[in-house]
Amino acid sequence: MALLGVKVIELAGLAPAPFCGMILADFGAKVIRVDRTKVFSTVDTQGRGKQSVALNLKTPEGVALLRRLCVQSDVVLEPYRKGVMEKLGLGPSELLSENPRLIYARLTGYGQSGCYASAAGHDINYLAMSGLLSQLGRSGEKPYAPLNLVADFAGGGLTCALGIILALLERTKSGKGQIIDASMVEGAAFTGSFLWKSRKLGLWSRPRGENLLDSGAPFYDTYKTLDGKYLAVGAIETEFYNQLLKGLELDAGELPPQMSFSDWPELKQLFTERFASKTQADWLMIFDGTDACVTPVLSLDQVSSHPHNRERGSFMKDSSGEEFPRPAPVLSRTPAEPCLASDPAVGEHTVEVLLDYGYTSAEIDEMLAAGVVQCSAGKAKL
Ligand SMILES: CCCCCCCCCCCC[C@H](C)C(=O)SCCNC(=O)CCNC(=O)[C@H](O)C(C)(C)COP(=O)(O)OP(=O)(O)OC[C@H]1O[C@@H](n2cnc3c(N)ncnc32)[C@H](O)[C@@H]1OP(=O)(O)O
Repeated sequence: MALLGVKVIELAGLAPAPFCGMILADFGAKVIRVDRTKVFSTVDTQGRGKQSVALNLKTPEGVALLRRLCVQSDVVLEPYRKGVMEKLGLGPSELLSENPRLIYARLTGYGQSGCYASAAGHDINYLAMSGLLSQLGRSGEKPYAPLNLVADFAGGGLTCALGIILALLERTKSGKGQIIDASMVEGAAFTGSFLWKSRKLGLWSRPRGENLLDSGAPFYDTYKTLDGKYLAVGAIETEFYNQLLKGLELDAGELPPQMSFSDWPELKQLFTERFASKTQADWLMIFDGTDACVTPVLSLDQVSSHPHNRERGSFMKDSSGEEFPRPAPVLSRTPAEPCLASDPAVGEHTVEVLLDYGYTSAEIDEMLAAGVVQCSAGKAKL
């Protein structure tokens, strides 16, 4: 795997940083999640392939331990509010002076500077601050956040993982680590660069929900079928649009031009009625093998059994039979090999990791007794 040999210390967070850590683990990094003590479960649903050490950072011994882990690691990933790490004596100046090769990734909503830097927030706030939220939603409706996918995951976890990989690559030349200031506002905006760069084409000049790709265009939307299912239609180019019309048994000569914005509501009504006249399966038969860009809207339970996804092996199952998306992209020689075992319990690997990092059994026992570290049930004693 591409990241074999890379050691990552991930301080436990809510959603974006765990995703970042999971990406690194899927591609081969050894990721140690640092959990709190005295908590018995984690909200990290993306612990795949990680080890967990439960450590009390509110003790000097806990802080010293984390410093020691970081000295022997390549990456530290922290998801806290600005200043939290510095208050603990674990800021970049301390950790990088002890390990100049360390990549210190800080994944926050607003970044390490600016007047919002210390404010609490979540995906929807970062999305709003990125400008993107203003563009999302149907005509006449208020802005709508598409789950927490854009800021938390695309602009946050994934972008931070990109930063870490870039810094690892650069380190092979300079021999030096660096600090990554990953702001979800900026990561989301960057993911949306297309919007800024395509404004001059007039793609977004109409109100929200009335443009080409925001559900304004009749040929780029979802439609309900006779059996209450949905289809996604994305027939933008003229030749593909013509195939869509053919499948719908509509005559282009009798319709307004495809790009006539003012006629879009009327065309949409016509498409809506047509799609509602047959079942999803009927339409899929009609459009199968064409370039009309019509696909079923699959549920999470349906995706893995769709023939296309099944043929590619796009979804996998873990040891408990739970499905998950295969890590993307697929690398030809060194693909990801996601761990199929269950996610780590809080403190499951405390002893194992500390032994790995050079602590003696006696030292570990002492820290366990003092509550500096904690093991999950059944592993409390060496
Ligand atoms: C009913 C509930 C069910 C729950 C189900 C959960 C399902 C998952 C849901 C996921 C939802 C995801 C949502 C939509 C998101 O958008 S997640 C993204 C959130 N934002 C970020 O991550 C941006 C960066 N982080 C932050 O801004 C802040 O961490 C936060 C998210 C606003 C939370 O703020 P807050 O709880 O006050 O924490 P922080 O200021 O960061 O300080 C953390 C404190 O914890 C301490 N800490 C940390 N690790 C340890 C440890 N191992 N041992 C002891 N203490 C520890 C730190 O020292 C710090 O303490 P202090 O400085 O406050 O005294």
